[in-house]
Amino acid sequence: MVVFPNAKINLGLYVVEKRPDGFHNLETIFYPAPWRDALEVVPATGNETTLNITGLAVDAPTEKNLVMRAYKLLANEYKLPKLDIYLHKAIPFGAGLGGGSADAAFMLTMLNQLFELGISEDKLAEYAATLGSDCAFFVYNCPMIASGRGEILSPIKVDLSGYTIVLVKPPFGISTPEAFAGITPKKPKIPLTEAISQPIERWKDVLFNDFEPHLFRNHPQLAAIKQQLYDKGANYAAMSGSGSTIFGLFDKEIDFTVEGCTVFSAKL
Ligand SMILES: C[C@@](CO)(OP(=O)(O)O)[C@H](O)COP(=O)(O)OP(=O)(O)OC[C@H]1O[C@@H](n2ccc(N)nc2=O)[C@H](O)[C@@H]1O
Ligand SMILES: Nc1ncnc2c1ncn2[C@@H]1O[C@H](COP(=O)(O)OP(=O)(O)O)[C@@H](O)[C@H]1O
Repeated sequence: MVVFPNAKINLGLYVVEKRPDGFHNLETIFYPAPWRDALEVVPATGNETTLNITGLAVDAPTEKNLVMRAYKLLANEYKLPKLDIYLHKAIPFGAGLGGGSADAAFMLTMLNQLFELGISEDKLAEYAATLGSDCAFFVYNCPMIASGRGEILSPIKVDLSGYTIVLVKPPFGISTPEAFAGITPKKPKIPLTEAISQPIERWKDVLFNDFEPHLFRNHPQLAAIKQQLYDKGANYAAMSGSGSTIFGLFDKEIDFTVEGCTVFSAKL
């Protein structure tokens, strides 16, 4: 069986407070984006479950790969056969696109379906949340407003169908802990639900990503890319998650390239 885990973007991202467990309470909207990996499982040819990766070289050892961790999480509780897992990695990591979390959530969902485990969607999301803060979102994979660590989710009506999304990944990544290190938590000035209900042209004045100010200071290229997207006519542009990807939303098709960056674009 093969599935195609997709990326996400964040529409607004507020780091509200630091928690005693070291994590931060957030407010954000997760929206699916069509940059995809490919993930396949087949019966194992040997005695052990294996993971074979092509495409981008993931900087995590096999045991720590989120796909393997997802398999082991369910294998600990349900009778699962040994598998050969094939992951073709196309979504950049350290990118704020949640690609690793998407792989893990799609793995949980695929195993549940393939081996008829009968796990409810909400229970799958609970398993996913133990693997990563934004992992539960990918179980539902529809626009969600998120709070807590990012795992408390409610569906929200935001429809960007017909817009062209341009995702620009600079040649460097940003790790999520690095991004949190520069943050002073605070409540959003404009509630997220109020901001998102404005017309998209207003979003640049009401919808913010709290990671942008300090990461743009440390990496001026990020601010430059965002400005280039607006110069090209973006209706809205922002950094996704904790970076380093900058996305633009356009009500027309455009050609966009930046030297040294990987650019992905598609109609939503
Ligand atoms: C903050 C977001 C916003 O979208 O960043 P991106 O990864 O998308 O860029 C995500 O929720 C991230 O989700 P995920 O990448 O799964 O994070 P995790 O592995 O759970 O956490 C990585 C590290 O980030 C910090 N972290 C993460 C989430 C959170 N709510 N508070 C935190 O302080 C912690 O230092 C944690 O050890
Ligand atoms: N299947 C996977 N794909 C991508 N990264 C993975 C995977 N498994 C583990 N990781 C680790 O998770 C880190 C962050 O992954 P990802 O969720 O894609 O990043 P982000 O959302 O911060 O861009 C990577 O740097 C890598 O070390």
